[in-house]
Amino acid sequence: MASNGPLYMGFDLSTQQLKGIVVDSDLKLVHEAKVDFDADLSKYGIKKGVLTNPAEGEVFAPPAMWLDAINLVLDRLSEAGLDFGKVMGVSGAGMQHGTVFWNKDVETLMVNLDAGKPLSEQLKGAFAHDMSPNWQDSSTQKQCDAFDAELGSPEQLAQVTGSAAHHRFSGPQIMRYRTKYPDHYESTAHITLVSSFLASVFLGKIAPTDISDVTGMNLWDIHGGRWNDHLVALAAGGKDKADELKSKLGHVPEDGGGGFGMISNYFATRYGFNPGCVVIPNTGDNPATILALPLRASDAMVSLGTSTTFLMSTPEYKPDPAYHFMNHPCTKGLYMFMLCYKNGGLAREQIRDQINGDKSNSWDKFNEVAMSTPPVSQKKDSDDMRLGLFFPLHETVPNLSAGQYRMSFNSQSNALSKLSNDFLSDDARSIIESQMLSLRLRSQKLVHSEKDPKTGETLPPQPRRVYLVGGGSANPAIANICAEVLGSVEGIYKLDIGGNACALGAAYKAVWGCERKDGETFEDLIGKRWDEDKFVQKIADGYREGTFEKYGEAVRGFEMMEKEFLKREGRTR
Ligand SMILES: Nc1ncnc2c1ncn2[C@@H]1O[C@H](COP(=O)(O)OP(=O)(O)O)[C@@H](O)[C@H]1O
Ligand SMILES: O=C(CO)[C@@H](O)[C@H](O)COP(=O)(O)O
Repeated sequence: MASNGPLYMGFDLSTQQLKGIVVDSDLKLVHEAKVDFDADLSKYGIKKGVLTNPAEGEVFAPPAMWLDAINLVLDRLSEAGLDFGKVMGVSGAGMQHGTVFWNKDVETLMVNLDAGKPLSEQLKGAFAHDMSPNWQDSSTQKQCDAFDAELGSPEQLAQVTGSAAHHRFSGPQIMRYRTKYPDHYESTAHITLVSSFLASVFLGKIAPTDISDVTGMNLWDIHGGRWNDHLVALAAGGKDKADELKSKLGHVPEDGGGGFGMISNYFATRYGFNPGCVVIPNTGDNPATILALPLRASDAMVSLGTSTTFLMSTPEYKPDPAYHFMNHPCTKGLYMFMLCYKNGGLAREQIRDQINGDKSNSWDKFNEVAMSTPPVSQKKDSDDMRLGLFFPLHETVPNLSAGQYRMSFNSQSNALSKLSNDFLSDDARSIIESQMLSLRLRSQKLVHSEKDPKTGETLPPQPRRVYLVGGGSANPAIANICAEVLGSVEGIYKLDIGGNACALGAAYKAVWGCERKDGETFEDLIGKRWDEDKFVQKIADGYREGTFEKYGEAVRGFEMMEKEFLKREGRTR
């Protein structure tokens, strides 16, 4: 559909795909396109978007593949009829925590790009290391222990940086990279996150790090608004090396909407982008997701992508080693609360495939079984509750090894008992319950009591609305079980463009960055242009009296079960 006014573009460079979306000033969708790494770029030998070295717990991806994906997604938008000349702003989102290591030649190579040739061919000499560690990597336990100890405790590290040490965070990853590949570290002139990688390519020079994404590194002092000297020195290998690392990391502007400059000539010439098109700071995929709607303080978003994430925007800063606080990408004084699980979509697919007994990839049987199995597999209230944990990958919260864990819980006696660890079709319901129980357990301090809008009765603490986004938001069984476990006063909602929420949030950020008036916040500008009736859809009722309370008891058993399995691995969290 043609739009006469300016257009804005948002990208989502995630684990398995690069998505591009174009909206107009009224936030209406104009075009969208995507590149699937496994399907379109299999020449890189990746599976589900990544390469692995299981012996060391390493997971990584080649940035050269993402360069090919940028050309391909723009080709697809061009084929779809996008008039690039109308695009006045570009922003993007990158999967969080991944780092890209560039050498000193990068900016010369970027300035001299030939618009007739693909990016990867011309920038292959720009990397100091040809792989980027991925958020699923778990190779940095030793470095995490050092980070947790550096400021005194994991609690103190969380207080300063928003998070305790996590395997995937850039600080521990850079520390390991420096010791595993000293020559590559030496020749690294710039370190970008995946978000600033994307911004750099569009800008044609190294872009600064984003104010929100920088808080996913374990290196940034959130309240001080600067790199933490002790943590940078730890990653760099000594106090005397800290300045050198700071210069590789570059500076971090406070304003998430301040343009970095015009799009590079390469894109103006090759695709016909308007030469006045501004590159707005790119952020992390999770911060971008909360920008896909004007999120209120008690609303929650559950992103059901490769990872499962739970996101809230809040003025309260209550860090804890079990979760993350990050700077809000646009509004100073707001924070993003985040829970993140490695075992999201792929774990659910594994159970789906066991139920199907084939590789049809159909969700029909899984959904049918999930909906016909009673909550926690109880036929009557006095039965034990069936609980499980389903981790094809080593999980972060809790820090448990890969495997499937099952137990039964008696809520009257508070006793956990051993349960056969064999697959049962009940697992379709159990895996969704398990993921939602973990979200409820860990977000309970952030939700408050609200009044039921129909009866006026005060309801137990729960989110006001839950918005589902990401690939799994298309699934009605997940939506229903989410409502049963998490509740929500106004119900469960899905964004019209929910499969692309992250790219959409990035496009809205570009609109805000380019069209805001002096002092106009993201929430004000997007709130005014947001059309609730057109953009969101209610997909399930929320709070269900009786069932919500039953799951409240299950949360108790779930927490005990996690502690029991952690104890068996000699850990407390
Ligand atoms: N109907 C569905 N039911 C459940 N999960 C689904 C459905 N459709 C897609 N998915 C899941 O969505 C995931 C991809 O989501 P997406 O948000 O696009 O991922 P990412 O951004 O991490 O690449 C896949 O792992 C797939 O399991
Ligand atoms: O590690 C995190 C957040 O801390 C992940 O959420 C990644 O950001 C990847 O997200 P998807 O590829 O699943 O969108």
